[in-house]
Amino acid sequence: MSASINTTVSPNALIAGSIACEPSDERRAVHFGAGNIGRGFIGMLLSKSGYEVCFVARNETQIAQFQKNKQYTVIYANERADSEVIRNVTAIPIKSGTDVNARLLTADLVTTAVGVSNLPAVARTMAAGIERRLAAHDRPLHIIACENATRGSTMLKSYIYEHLSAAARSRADRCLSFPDSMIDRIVPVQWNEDPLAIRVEPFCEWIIDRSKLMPGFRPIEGALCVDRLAPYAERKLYTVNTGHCYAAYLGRLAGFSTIQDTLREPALRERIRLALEETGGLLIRRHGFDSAEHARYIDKTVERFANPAIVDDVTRVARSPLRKLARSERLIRPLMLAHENGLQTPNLVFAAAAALAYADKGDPEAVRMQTAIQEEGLSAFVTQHLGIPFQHALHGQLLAAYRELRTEFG
Ligand SMILES: NC(=O)c1ccc[n+]([C@@H]2O[C@H](COP(=O)([O-])OP(=O)(O)OC[C@H]3O[C@@H](n4cnc5c(N)ncnc54)[C@H](O)[C@@H]3O)[C@@H](O)[C@H]2O)c1
Ligand SMILES: O=P(O)(O)OC[C@@H](O)[C@@H](O)[C@H](O)[C@H](O)CO
Repeated sequence: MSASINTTVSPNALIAGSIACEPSDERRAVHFGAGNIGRGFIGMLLSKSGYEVCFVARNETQIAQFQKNKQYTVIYANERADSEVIRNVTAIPIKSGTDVNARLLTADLVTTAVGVSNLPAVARTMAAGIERRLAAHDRPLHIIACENATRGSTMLKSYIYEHLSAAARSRADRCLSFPDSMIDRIVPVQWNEDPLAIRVEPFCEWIIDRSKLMPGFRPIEGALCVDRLAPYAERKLYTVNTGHCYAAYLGRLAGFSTIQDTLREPALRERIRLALEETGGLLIRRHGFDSAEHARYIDKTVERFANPAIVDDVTRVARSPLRKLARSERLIRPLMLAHENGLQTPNLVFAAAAALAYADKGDPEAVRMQTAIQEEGLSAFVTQHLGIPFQHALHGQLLAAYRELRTEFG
């Protein structure tokens, strides 16, 4: 692994390293999920790369608007509020199996941005169309999950395969490919007069596993294809997402309702930075990143969280705490890895403890977590859900940090 990786992917640059294809013919993309990232990032880059983009969506107002206008506006959260019109887009409802099947029959690329927990449901719908497609022809099809999860496309593949016949599975092995990818752009929940308009931070990164690309893949403007995805994926998850959720959980404890207000508090900002220095130590050890470059990556990440042109609710960034506290995720995985490597992580322990303290009646996972902690006790919850046994050094550290937070914030 090179000690240096590209940290700034320009959304306007056609990135070298993608597999070449004929640039003139239009390609068809089907994107599941017309939410914040679907419209604010994936649909936008696909359209700009010469794909006709068909969103498979649930919101009927949005679908009608897409079908009527065939375009929407992306506004950048910068001083000038620059904007771009994204053209050649439409939408169909996910509940219309006939429409979804017809789109999947002719698609060159399928993407998702629906949330990891919705992938099984989306896979069931996709599988019906893919079964028909594979019976009709064997043109190559790339399927890329654009979710906050390591190996999201691989996960989606296994969900889809559960619904395919044996014959279709064997054909799928030959002509479908599921490149894993990592995406990064902060797109808050928002209410705009125009139901399709979307406001996004200017920064973005989309990194795709090149080893899974088949010949003929249309390069995606602004996406970088790499031979080894793991360093990029871990760097993002254990910096951007670890720091982001710590900001949300700390912010909630301190009584703030947005990430930006939380970051305005110097003491809280410093605690977030310290946790990122700890994950940084781990990332540098695991992937050989240049330490000065990684320090700049942390600085930039914290600045992105604080962007005054964005209002990002704590509830969005904190959402689904059970998912975020899973062993493979942004808090517990770096904690465990750091521990195995003999690295001290007092601040990261506080980040996980702050997640355990998160309560929100509007978030079903937060409600389930608080009910379980109340009924079983924190120690049992840490053992069972986080998979950290009583004897493990981190178990006691987490309980102690949780008590300290409770005392500090009441
Ligand atoms: N918003 C961000 O800043 C951001 C950044 C990077 C990654 N992500 C990831 O992108 C994914 C999407 O996040 P988001 O913020 O856009 O969420 P969102 O809630 O704005 O969008 C998700 C969309 O998926 C749709 N959806 C859910 N289940 C569906 C189904 N069964 N069929 C059709 N549509 C369905 C929802 O209706 C919604 O429009 C998540 O995995 C998230 O972690 C988000
Ligand atoms: O989408 P989640 O719930 O996994 O995480 C919430 C935010 O941290 C996340 O959406 C970030 O804004 C995003 O990952 C930035 O690229």
